[in-house]
Amino acid sequence: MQLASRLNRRDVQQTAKCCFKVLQPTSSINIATKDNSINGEFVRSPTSFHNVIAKDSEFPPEKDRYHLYVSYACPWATRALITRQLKGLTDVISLSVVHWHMDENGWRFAEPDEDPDCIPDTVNGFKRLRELYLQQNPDYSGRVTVPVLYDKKTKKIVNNESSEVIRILYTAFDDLIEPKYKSLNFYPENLQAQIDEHNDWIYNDINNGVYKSGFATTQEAYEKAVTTLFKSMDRVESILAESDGPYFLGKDLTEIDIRLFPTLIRFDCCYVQHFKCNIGTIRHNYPHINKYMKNLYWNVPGFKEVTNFRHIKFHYTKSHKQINPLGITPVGPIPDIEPL
Ligand SMILES: N[C@@H](CCC(=O)N[C@@H](CS)C(=O)NCC(=O)O)C(=O)O
Repeated sequence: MQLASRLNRRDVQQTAKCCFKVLQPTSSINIATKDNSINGEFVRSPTSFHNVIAKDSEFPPEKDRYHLYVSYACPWATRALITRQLKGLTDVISLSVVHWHMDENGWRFAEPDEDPDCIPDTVNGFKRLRELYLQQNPDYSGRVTVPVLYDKKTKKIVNNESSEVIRILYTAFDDLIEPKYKSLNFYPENLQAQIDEHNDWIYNDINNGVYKSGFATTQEAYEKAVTTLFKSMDRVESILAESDGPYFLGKDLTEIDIRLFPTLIRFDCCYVQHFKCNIGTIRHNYPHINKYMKNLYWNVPGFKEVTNFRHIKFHYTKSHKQINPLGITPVGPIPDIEPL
C-alpha cells in the first residue's frame, strides 16, 4: 500500500482551507534554526564555506592537517562521518564531536567526563563551535553548523557544506591511503547523472523533507511536507523492491546510500514522533527500506560506528523547545533499530 495515498492531497488542501484563513505570503526567521520560513514552510539557509582540498591549492592534501567538527545527532554531519570511515581516513583527518544539546548559543563542546561519546576541540580548545566561525571572521553572523572541515595549519574553514565535504573526501586524500580505500569512489563518472537525479528528489523530499515537516509552522505547510515526504518514501520502497540490492543502485555502494542512510536511521526513533512524520514507520510499513537500512547498519563497516542513537534522540527532543517544550525524550521505539 502506498502510504502517502492515505492522506489524500485534496483532503489536505480542504482541511487547510477550512481551518485557516488564506494568508498573504509571509516571510520570517525560524526561531529554532535561524533558517527562513515562508508561509510556514521551512526554507534551509545556504552554507558559507566552499573551498576544496587539492594539490597545488591553498589546501593541499596532507595527513593530520585537516579536522572534522561534527555532531553525532546531525544527519548532514553523519554523511561526512560515514565517508571518513568508508575511505579509511580516520588516521588522516582528526575529529571533534560536539555535545548533543544545542541551546540558544548553538553547539558546544562537552566538559571533561560529561559525555563519553563527545570529543573536545583539541585543535583550538574552544568551548563553543561559534568561536570557530568567529575565528574566520569576527563579524560572522551566518549559521553556525556542522559538519565543518577545518585546516589546522592555516586555521581556516575549508568547507561546511556536507554535500561538498563528502565529495572532497572521495578522492582528495587518495595518495595517502591504502590501495583498498583508494579504489573506492562513491561518485564514479558512469553513475554521476543517475546519482545527481536521485539526490535531487531525495534531498528535497526526504533529507530536507523531514525538517520541512517538523519545522513547518502552519497546518497546511506541515501536511504538504509530510505527504511529499511519504510519497518519496514510497518511491524509495518501490525502487528497492525492484533492485537486486543490496545498495540503492544495486551492487555498488554510492553517494546515494551515504546521503539516504542518515535520514532513514533517524526516522523511526526520532522523526516519526518529533517531526510528526507519522504516516508510517520504516519497520512496520517499508520492508524493503528496512532491509536495506539494516544491511547498511549491521553489515557494512562504517555505518554503525557513526550512529549514536542516544545523541540523536536527546539532541532533537531536548534542543527544539518550540516543538517539545519540556524536553522529555520518548523511550521507544524499542529497539532503536531491529536486528537482522
Ligand atoms: N546544508 C548544511 C546543513 C548543516 C546543518 O544544518 N547542520 C545543523 C545540524 S543537523 C546545524 O549545525 N545547525 C545549527 C544551527 O542551525 O544553529 C550541510 O549539509 O552541511
